[in-house]
Amino acid sequence: MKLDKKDLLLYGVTDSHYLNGRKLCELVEEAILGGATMIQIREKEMSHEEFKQEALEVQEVCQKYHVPLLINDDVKLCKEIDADGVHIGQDDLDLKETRKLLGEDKIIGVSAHNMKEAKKAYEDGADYLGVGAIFSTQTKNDAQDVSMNTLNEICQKVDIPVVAIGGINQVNVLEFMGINLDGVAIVSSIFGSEDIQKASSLLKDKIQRIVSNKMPTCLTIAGSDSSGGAGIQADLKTMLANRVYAMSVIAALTAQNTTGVDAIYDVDASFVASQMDSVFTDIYPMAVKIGMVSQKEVILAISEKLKQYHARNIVVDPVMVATSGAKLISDEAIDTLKENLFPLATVLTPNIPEAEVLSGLKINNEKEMLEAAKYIGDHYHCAVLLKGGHQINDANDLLYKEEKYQWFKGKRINNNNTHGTGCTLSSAIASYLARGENLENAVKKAKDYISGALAAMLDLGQGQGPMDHGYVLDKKD
Ligand SMILES: Cc1ncc(COP(=O)(O)OP(=O)(O)O)c(N)n1
Ligand SMILES: Cc1ncsc1CCOP(=O)(O)O
Ligand SMILES: [Mg+2]
Repeated sequence: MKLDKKDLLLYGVTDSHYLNGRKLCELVEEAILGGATMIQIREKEMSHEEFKQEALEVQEVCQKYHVPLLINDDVKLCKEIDADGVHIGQDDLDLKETRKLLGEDKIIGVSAHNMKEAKKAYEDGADYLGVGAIFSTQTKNDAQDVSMNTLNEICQKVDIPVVAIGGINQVNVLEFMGINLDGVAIVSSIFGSEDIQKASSLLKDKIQRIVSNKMPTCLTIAGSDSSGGAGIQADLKTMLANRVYAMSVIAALTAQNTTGVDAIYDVDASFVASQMDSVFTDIYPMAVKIGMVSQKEVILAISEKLKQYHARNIVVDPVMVATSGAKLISDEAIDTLKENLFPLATVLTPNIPEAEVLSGLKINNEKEMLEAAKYIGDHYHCAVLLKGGHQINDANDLLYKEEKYQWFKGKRINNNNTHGTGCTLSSAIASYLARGENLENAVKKAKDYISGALAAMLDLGQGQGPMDHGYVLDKKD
């Protein structure tokens, strides 16, 4: 039997510790009835004879439902009972030897923990890769940790199907949103569940949506701007214009318009946390933009939830200082941002006054921009996009990432209606990160987008007006 990659979608791996008086083949039947698309019999503590007996019983069930059965480790047993294939690890029989013994018709899956192992397995003729442990697991004592980034890179660069394995459950399975994998291999969240059929069915539904989803997803955590030019409203418009699915967690409400902020209504930290739970446990965001958050408790709640859900591609716009130079948030909140939120960021996007506060350095020219960006990036272990302007240059932004600098030259656009430019730039960067662009390309595309929004010369309100976030839609007329 040759592998159909759809069979990898929900790959159930057995463990007879969960038998509880039942037979292994009965548990496997429940998993298949719930939607398991492939089974691996993996029993580390059985004699060869016991393993063979169990494998034959499980094989009968798998054949009844036309679900492929693979044997863990034991290549000879696979041949002996004519199973559909084997799964071997880096310490098991060599892949080329295994292929020689089993021939071209059997499925051979190989474990990989890094790009080197993945490429070698591909070159030596593996049919699929099992990559993990992605999350922590009790099932395999000697499991090696594999990061989501490594999994993502393997999925992008190695041209055979990939399943993730290790600690995958009903909640964290959503974290695979945006990773181009073919399925998940699971032991305990299937066979350790009270209702194996129901657990399998729920997992199958989730992984099916993730594997077939083509729409990037993006979340903004920020304040609402009633006049729609900045904050949550600008972020949602920007994300839509840049073709991602946009979600929002409202961290504060403002009564404001183009002439200023009239009132602020804070949102409880616990309600911010609830909103994040609602989003992350249903539609997992592939990037997160964080805008103005001014309450210590709210910042702490956001940081905790970002860690709990292993959020990735986090763009933090550290809104702390108004263009006039006035501080917008308390020193206590700035300290909480620095300690708790910045270390989680992929990139920070300060303007010149904010970079001065964060670095403690005065910035009067481009050389001092380089020094401040380096100080902030090295201090918080993230990339920094230090936005120009403010009398230093037209709109040349500096990206500092891993000891390297890159300037992004901006076109001077004679438009005083710049309400919400910071929100717009950071949410456009988040959109492109969600679309899978690297940071450099995301910044370039975000700058192009904002230049277009300014150049559209929208002129609304009696103060500093908003930009035309939807200018890209005009191209469709
Ligand atoms: C689908 C899948 N992926 C990885 C493994 C792990 O195999 P291995 O590294 O050989 O470890 P053991 O399972 O033998 O302990 C797997 N079994 N299945
Ligand atoms: C076999 C294996 N290989 C890497 S992690 C793992 C165990 C997976 O089990 P669980 O799904 O219970 O974490
Ligand atoms: Mg093995």
